Amino acid sequence: MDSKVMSSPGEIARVYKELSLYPSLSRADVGPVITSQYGGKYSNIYTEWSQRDLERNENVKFCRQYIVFHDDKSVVYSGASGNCTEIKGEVLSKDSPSGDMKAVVRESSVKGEDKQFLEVWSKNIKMKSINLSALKKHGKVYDDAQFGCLVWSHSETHLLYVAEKKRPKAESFFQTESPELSGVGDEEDTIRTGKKDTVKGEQFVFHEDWGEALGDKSCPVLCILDIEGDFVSVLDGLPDDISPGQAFWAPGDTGVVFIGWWHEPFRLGLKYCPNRRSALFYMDLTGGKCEQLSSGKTSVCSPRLSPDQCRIAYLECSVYGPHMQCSKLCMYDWYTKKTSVVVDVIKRPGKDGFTGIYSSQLSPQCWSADSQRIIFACPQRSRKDLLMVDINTGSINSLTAKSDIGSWCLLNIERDLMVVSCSSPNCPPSLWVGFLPGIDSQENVDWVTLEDSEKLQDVDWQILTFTPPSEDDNSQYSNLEFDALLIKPKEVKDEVKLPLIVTPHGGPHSVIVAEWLLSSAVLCRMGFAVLLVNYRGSIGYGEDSIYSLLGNVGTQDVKDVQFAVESVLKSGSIDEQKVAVSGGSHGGFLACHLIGQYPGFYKACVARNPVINMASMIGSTDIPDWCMVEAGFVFNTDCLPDAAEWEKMLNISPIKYVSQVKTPVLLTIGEDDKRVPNKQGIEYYKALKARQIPVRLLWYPGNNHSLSKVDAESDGFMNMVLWMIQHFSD
Ligand SMILES: CSCC[C@H](NC=O)C(=O)N[C@@H](CO)C(=O)O
Repeated sequence: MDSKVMSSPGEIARVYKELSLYPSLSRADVGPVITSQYGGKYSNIYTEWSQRDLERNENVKFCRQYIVFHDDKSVVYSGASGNCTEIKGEVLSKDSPSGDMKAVVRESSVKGEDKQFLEVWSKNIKMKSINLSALKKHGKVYDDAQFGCLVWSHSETHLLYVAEKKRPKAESFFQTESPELSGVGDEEDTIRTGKKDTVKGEQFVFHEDWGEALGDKSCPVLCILDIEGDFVSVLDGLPDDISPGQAFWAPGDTGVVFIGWWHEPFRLGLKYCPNRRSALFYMDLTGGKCEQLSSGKTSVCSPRLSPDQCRIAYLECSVYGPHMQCSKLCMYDWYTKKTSVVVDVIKRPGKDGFTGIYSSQLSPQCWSADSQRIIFACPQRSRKDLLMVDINTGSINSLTAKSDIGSWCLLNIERDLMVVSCSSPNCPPSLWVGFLPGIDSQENVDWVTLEDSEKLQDVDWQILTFTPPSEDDNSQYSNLEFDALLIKPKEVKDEVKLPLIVTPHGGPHSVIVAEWLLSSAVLCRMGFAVLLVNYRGSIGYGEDSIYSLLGNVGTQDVKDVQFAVESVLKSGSIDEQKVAVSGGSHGGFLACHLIGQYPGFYKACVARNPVINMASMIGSTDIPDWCMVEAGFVFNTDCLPDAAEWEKMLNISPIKYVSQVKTPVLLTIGEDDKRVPNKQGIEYYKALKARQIPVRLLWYPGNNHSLSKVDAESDGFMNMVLWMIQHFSD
């Protein structure tokens, strides 16, 4: 018997609207310990959340604070203090270590012009409001996770942040000047005009940027505000060929430590690509010397200073190769200047079940109070767990493996008080706190809820594990398993068969963990089953799995997805005539491959910014190395692909199978995508149209690769389901 899927656009939009109300957590800060007049100790927890506002077409950011009474080992009482407040205009903010002050970088419009201010608050007074735009020391302050930071010195007298380097104003050769401004002895006027900071002839010079979602980031500089002296300085003395970011104050405030990414011979996209050559640096502010602390042959990120200020922990992986890899956890000893590897790459998970580190960002604080352990959240197969590493032994313990929650995120840890958010496909994000047990303790964490969320009783999920059939085993990387997440409506009558939406993730070295996913929850409410496949090559399964896919994209990943789908169909609960496929980026590459390699199997296909032709994309994407590496070759900045390499890139691309496609295709394209340029979608659109295959292309101006602006995301979702429903009844 056919299931009844919700099909009225009004009703679908109502469900989407209802479920999009659940906010997600983006940040938590733990305040200092305060002793009340009755002797009780408490700390304030500041949290930031984000939520889609469909009416305003914005992702709104709001904060809520909580109070946690504790005895340094366990939570005695906790509760929210006050209601939520929307945050507007704040670019960055940070409380001082003592909690006495707060720094804010704010964007505000003055007489119709956008300006940036750096504010320092103390108690209920805004002590300083420095107009950074008027100072003209640098360009816009960076607020991204890649480079950006706002850090108080330990002494609370200085603030450190990253901004775009000041660029002289460029003007036309024919700009007329008032005589009092023009220079004297104007022989050199073609280069520099008499007006300070204005240059002629540079108006149309191309400036490289850091690629997808970092299009306004080109030359970052480190900036310091001397709070007392009201003085902003831009640090010089850094190597010319690196771009700095992720900075913090060195022990004793003697200088700053930061990551520098090499930008020569040219910049390569950084988003989702922690495999860029980079190193840890120390800029000594007492002697003005810049020292490189890591080898410079690898890629490093997320440096974190221990509470005793003796060590810096950071993540490291190799340069180029797969864009997401299994990382090492490394340690730099500030005093001995020695580097050690605390957790190495895991090629194959062992008996303890630990699959390796697959995070490219540690939480703002990640150390235990005794400076002996590091805590981080990390995908482990199809779940995200909280892991604790003992830095002396390298032993790893999962703090959450036994829980039935799908996914945990460490927002912060301070004096062993952990603030986490967790969710599952049927449970929106909730907020919890818990104390880390002592180093020798066998106790489990006693988690306390600060903000609960209600489970969707009508949605069910499970993780399925697959062993590829022997003919599809990878001889170089044999016996690898993979998983898929199956999310379904809960109460389905025995005789009812569900329509299925198959969704392989992008990357391909990425993973879908069992967390709250708005679109899957809405689809389930509508009456669909959703299959999210973590094919071989996904992260979270050991490094061998990642490497097994290099050179095999378009075959191994395609076969894994098809195998998972056919296995699920064998259960008999799915309507074989109502199977659709959707995916974004490399997931779109797979969706288009599947409809080409299994003609007619899928009744509808929806692809967001899909990779269609790797050979035509290599010259225009921000990450050309991706095309070479995924095709099984080595990338070199000064080498063009040879004819055989170009041929292979074409042969393994979905465009190669376009003549076999029978499935109607909906393409959703971001006009400003730097990763998979929109011409890829157009190339497929034309090829399908020429073959009279139903195709529709939705074009989203002002959107990049993720199509994540509120209207693009919601419109894309509505069009996706309506496209599927329409073609299920063809
Ligand atoms: C040159 S495009 C490569 C595909 C892309 N990989 C990395 O950025 C991709 O699939 N992206 C995923 C996220 O990893 C996406 O969903 O956009």
